[in-house]
Amino acid sequence: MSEPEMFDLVVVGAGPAGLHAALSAAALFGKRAAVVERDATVGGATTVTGTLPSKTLRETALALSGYRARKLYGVDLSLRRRATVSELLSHERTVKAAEQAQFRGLLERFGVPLVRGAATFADPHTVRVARPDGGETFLRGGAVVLATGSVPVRPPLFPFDDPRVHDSDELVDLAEIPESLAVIGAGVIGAEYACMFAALGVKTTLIDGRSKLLEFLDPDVSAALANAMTGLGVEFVWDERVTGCAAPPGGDVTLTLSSGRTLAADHVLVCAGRVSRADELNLAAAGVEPGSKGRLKVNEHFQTNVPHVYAVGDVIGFPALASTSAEQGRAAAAHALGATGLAGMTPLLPTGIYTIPEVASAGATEAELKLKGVPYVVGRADYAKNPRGKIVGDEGGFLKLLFREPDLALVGVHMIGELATELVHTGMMVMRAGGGMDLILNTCFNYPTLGGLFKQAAYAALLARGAEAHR
Ligand SMILES: Cc1cc2nc3c(=O)[nH]c(=O)nc-3n(C[C@H](O)[C@H](O)[C@H](O)COP(=O)(O)OP(=O)(O)OC[C@H]3O[C@@H](n4cnc5c(N)ncnc54)[C@H](O)[C@@H]3O)c2cc1C
Ligand SMILES: NC(=O)c1ccc[n+]([C@@H]2O[C@H](COP(=O)([O-])OP(=O)(O)OC[C@H]3O[C@@H](n4cnc5c(N)ncnc54)[C@H](O)[C@@H]3O)[C@@H](O)[C@H]2O)c1
Repeated sequence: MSEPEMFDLVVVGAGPAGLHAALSAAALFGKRAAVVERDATVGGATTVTGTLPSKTLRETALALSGYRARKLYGVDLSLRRRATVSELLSHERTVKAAEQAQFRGLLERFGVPLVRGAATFADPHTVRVARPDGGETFLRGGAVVLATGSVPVRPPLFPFDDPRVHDSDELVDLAEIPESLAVIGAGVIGAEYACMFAALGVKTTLIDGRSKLLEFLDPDVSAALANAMTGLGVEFVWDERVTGCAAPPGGDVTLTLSSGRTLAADHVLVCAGRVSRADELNLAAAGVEPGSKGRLKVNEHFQTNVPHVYAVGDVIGFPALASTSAEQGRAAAAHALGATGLAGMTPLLPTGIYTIPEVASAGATEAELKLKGVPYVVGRADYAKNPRGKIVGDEGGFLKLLFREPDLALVGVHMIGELATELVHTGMMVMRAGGGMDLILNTCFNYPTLGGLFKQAAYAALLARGAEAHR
């Protein structure tokens, strides 16, 4: 082994978890950190294949399809032509490149070397990097953060070498916009992509072995989303698992479902979950024990069973989001480097799903409150009764606030509609501040805004329990 270079923190993986760990170490805590990245690009699933590409494609699809204008004027103002794949992908490529350049710039500015190659443990403090040129680099860290993320599950029944059969990572290299698409898996990724293709006018079928859309959502929100997606043209096939997939040259791709039914489509997109590849890290050399399904088990400080080896982001599993991965990276770096003031994680994590329309939530659901026996009152505000909602033409969106009885603290926010993933933060900050009904009612919101939905929902809750009782 050549003489290793010494760092306070060695980070493996340059996705949001790893980048935030390394940049926090260098920029916030003034320590020496290095990041190892296997790919030629930085940003991981968030920037390269997942979050940003899918959200940018969604925005482009909405623009190209004239979706918002169509709803606004009640007449079809869509461009009345099929979008080309280069139109669809060009904005995505620009956004992606700009985000990557920004991260590379930050690494440079804060003196964090980006070491290209696949990392494995050589010993508990040393990471061996197999460089693309065939050479090796050794990095020794006082602490090591594993942020190696996840990759799509590729069930063997799908012939992924056929150019018409995609996983969600490959979708960003799409060569044509298909006439019809079968999406397997109605999880978050499948639901988001199904909406996007349906908005582009692609005949879209969404198939899942389960019987309901995104069951973790508030049931009213889930039902409203299923309704809106059906209106957009998504055909749902529930309670059916795909058991076979044939992709003959020159013919349609044909799926066989568990009932025996067959279904043909031009292209197939498999969104059957994501899996960690931590088993490739030679964990035994560091004494790190893998958890179930290849994920790494950590404590509340993101330490594995080896205290100076941390793991963050998708590699530790739920909630496996870009947002939470970045927070975990910062918290782990802070703990590893003794900056305990920034080593905590907020207990309140928002959810934002970029279906069409968007859905978002933070805090407790009604089911959770019922299970815990917490009394609550619901306030609901509809976009259709909000002046800005009318202006933007969102007829189906709504916000539901859950206030705990009797103190009327806000304990849950659930919404569907235009900008829901942004608006949810208002409720989340009220909850973070320990506020509730009074804080919302005593706040002046711009008019006309969708933010005003919070006031409308608070009034609705107040009316629901009787104004007398509150005063
Ligand atoms: C289609 C899609 C849409 C999504 N949309 C959202 C969304 O809207 N909002 C949201 O919050 N989240 C979203 N996510 C989830 C989000 O992308 C992930 O939770 C997030 O990227 C995880 O970050 P990470 O840093 O843990 O891992 P990753 O982003 O997976 O990055 C891990 C990095 O580690 C590198 N690596 C792996 N092994 C090694 C090794 N041995 N040596 C060196 N480098 C290695 C990989 O090349 C990769 O660059 C989406 C995901 C997908 C797939
Ligand atoms: N906006 C967001 O926050 C966002 C967006 C996209 C992805 N993500 C993250 O990405 C991760 C992965 O998402 P995902 O949607 O791929 O996984 P998932 O596990 O949520 O959903 C996979 C679905 O595929 C179905 N399925 C699997 N095999 C099947 C088969 N043969 N036939 C029929 N149905 C089948 C399963 O029943 C399941 O519902 C999640 O952890 C999520 O947090 C988040």
